Amino acid sequence: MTHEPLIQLTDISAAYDRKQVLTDVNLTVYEKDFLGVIGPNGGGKTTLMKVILGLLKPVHGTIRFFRHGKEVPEVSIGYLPQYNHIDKKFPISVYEVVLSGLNKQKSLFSRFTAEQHRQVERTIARMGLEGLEQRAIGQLSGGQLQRALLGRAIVSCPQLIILDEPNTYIDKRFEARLYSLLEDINRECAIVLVSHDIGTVLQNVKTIACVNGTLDYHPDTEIPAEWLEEHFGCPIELLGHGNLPHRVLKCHNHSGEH
Ligand SMILES: Nc1ncnc2c1ncn2[C@@H]1O[C@H](COP(=O)(O)OP(=O)(O)OP(=O)(O)O)[C@@H](O)[C@H]1O
Repeated sequence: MTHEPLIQLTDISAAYDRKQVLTDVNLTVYEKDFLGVIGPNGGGKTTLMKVILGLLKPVHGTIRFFRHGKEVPEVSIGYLPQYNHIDKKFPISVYEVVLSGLNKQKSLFSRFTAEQHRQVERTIARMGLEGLEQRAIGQLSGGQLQRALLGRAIVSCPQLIILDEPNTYIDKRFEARLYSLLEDINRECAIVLVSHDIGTVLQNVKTIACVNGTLDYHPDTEIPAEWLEEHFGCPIELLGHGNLPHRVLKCHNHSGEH
């Protein structure tokens, strides 16, 4: 990670109709950052991602983008949406899903180049989806669909990749591969990973943000349990589990939880 900012959010507040979801959020994502975003259900993690992606206009505050220290109008972002936000009946194949990640790189009426098709093939292989290229997304397992969507997010080598709960359906075998893949990708670009799985997040990321209406930032992953409990708003039990340290939440009684 460098100390050059990539995205800077200042005093961001966001709402749906009149329901305020985020208040006075300040956050800097750095070039080659690997930011883990954790927090209770309904805390506003996905809303924060929508603000960064420009899908939801904040009611207050500014968002600025940078490239090598200079302010720019936007940065390229690859996005893996939450699984339950996907229309699985949409008639599109694995190949087309991954290829659609390159749409922004071609003009409206031009064709994809041979090199772009090779890029799609390489990405499909990287995702372990060889042989499934022509399969419709409705006929994939949950984990295979998530890998296809991850392929779509990374195929264009964007400056930032936002992954919203990428491992909900991914099996344990691919999960280890997923994190080594992300480590690899992180050499070239910044990653924001939204996850409920605090243990996995803490093992893999460089910086942490806890979102619960407001945002608390931790510049590293040496996080005391007390900090997690205070910002999560509930007690967190730390357990050892084989070689993997696991964090198990003892209770989820957040006021205002949905
Ligand atoms: N399109 C919407 N219209 C109205 N309210 C919404 C909308 N999307 C989200 N909300 C509400 O905003 C709050 C924050 O939701 P958000 O999805 O950002 O939380 P989250 O932290 O990502 O939750 P989860 O961990 O369950 O995915 C919730 O109370 C949710 O019900």
